[in-house]
Amino acid sequence: MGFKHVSMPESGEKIRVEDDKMIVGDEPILGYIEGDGIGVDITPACLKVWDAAVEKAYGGKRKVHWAELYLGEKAAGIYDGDYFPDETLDAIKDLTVAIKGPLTTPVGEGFRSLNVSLRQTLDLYACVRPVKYYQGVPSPLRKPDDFDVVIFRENTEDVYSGIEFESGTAENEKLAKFLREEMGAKFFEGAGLGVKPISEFGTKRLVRKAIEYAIENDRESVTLVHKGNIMKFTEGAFRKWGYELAAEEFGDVTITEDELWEKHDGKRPEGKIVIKDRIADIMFQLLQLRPAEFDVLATMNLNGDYLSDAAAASVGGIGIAPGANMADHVAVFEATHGTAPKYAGQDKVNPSSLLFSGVMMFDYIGWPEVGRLIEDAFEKVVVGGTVTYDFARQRDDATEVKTSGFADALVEAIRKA
Ligand SMILES: NC(=O)C1=CN([C@@H]2O[C@H](COP(=O)(O)OP(=O)(O)OC[C@H]3O[C@@H](n4cnc5c(N)ncnc54)[C@H](OP(=O)(O)O)[C@@H]3O)[C@@H](O)[C@H]2O)C=CC1
Ligand SMILES: O=C(O)CCC(=O)C(=O)O
Ligand SMILES: [Mg+2]
Repeated sequence: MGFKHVSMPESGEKIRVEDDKMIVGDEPILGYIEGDGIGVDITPACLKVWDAAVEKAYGGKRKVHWAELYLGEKAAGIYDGDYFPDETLDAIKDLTVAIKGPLTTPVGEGFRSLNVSLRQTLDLYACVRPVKYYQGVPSPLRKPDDFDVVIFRENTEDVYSGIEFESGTAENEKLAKFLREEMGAKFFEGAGLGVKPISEFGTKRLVRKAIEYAIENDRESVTLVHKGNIMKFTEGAFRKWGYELAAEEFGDVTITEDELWEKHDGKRPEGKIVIKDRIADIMFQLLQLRPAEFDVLATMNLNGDYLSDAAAASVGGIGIAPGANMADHVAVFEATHGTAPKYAGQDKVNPSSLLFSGVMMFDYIGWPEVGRLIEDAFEKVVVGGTVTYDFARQRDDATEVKTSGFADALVEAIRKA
């Protein structure tokens, strides 16, 4: 494949997919996108740590060859104002695995989210965001160890998908007239209008991925999170289709919460995954007060966006919570947080959200030793009191270091491991 600005490393081999299986050599080429804002700080820091962990884990037998790809402001500088170049998308499809820093989206005007466009264009339909506690991390919870959930957020539908019509435009007026005159809808004059598509197809493939994850990772429950009491035919339908999918495709390994109480006195039968649901607003309270009751969560795009930041806050904040956007054979790993523009270029913020997204990526390609080394080093360094500003302001006993200083401390801990 000929690229204009992407330079593929001269050595290394692309990850291939054959018969539904991923084939990863000892020297794979992985794509990375630096990202806007604090991307310049966290991405180089993480590359250093990932390389050190690979070197330590495999003593030179395995190595990553990184290919820099461009999206966002850096892409616009290189591709003549194009923030979303086709060849970046082609390269991600070709490599099948990439990791990205955050990308800027203007509020209330300007272009639509590049993150959402990326997810939709590559049909990365599941946003997977694990949230768990690491020793030494400041948490507002009394028992932060209880927190270990994985949020599966539908990534292509919902009000998030950008079907909206600005007040005062001809399209808005046309739709408003149709809704009022033909559908009997009532709303204030001049209201901005958005559409919330939630499909059976989109719901079922997301819930399928969540249940498959629960099976593979020995998890006890999958909770469908929705506001179906109010939005009956979108969020309510998500709940209905979620239960349907569980019964149709995983009836032998799942049990509903109702069945659990009716037939098993609330005691989970060995090997069964409990499928339950909670209304979205109470879920925010439950995750703070009784996190031990939850395991895998499956929800729609907007709920998942809100819930993943709130969950992250319970175990150290979005500076630490990782994520992945996944299709069946393409995955783009990314930090949960945004570009934090006020800190951009200051070498200040916590690189751990992107770092742990990399841990997810190494697990995904079947190199789990890398992730375990990074997690151990992280706990050692943080428990030892070397932290970035976000943890330092919550811990009197810690010393604040820069992003690069934190990465150096991790590299040292990895080399000594
Ligand atoms: N996936 C993506 O690419 C995402 C992109 N965005 C985009 O990012 C831009 C800014 O969005 P905004 O809502 O301000 O959200 P951000 O996540 O960029 O920042 C909000 C606050 O979170 C804290 N924070 C963020 N990252 C870190 C980090 N690495 N370490 C420590 N603390 C951190 C900071 O808190 P404090 O001020 O308390 O120090 C920061 O001010 C927008 O354009 C938005 O669209 C947003 C989310 C995801
Ligand atoms: O695309 C954006 O700018 C924001 C996306 C976001 O908040 C997220 O994916 O968590
Ligand atoms: Mg978000």
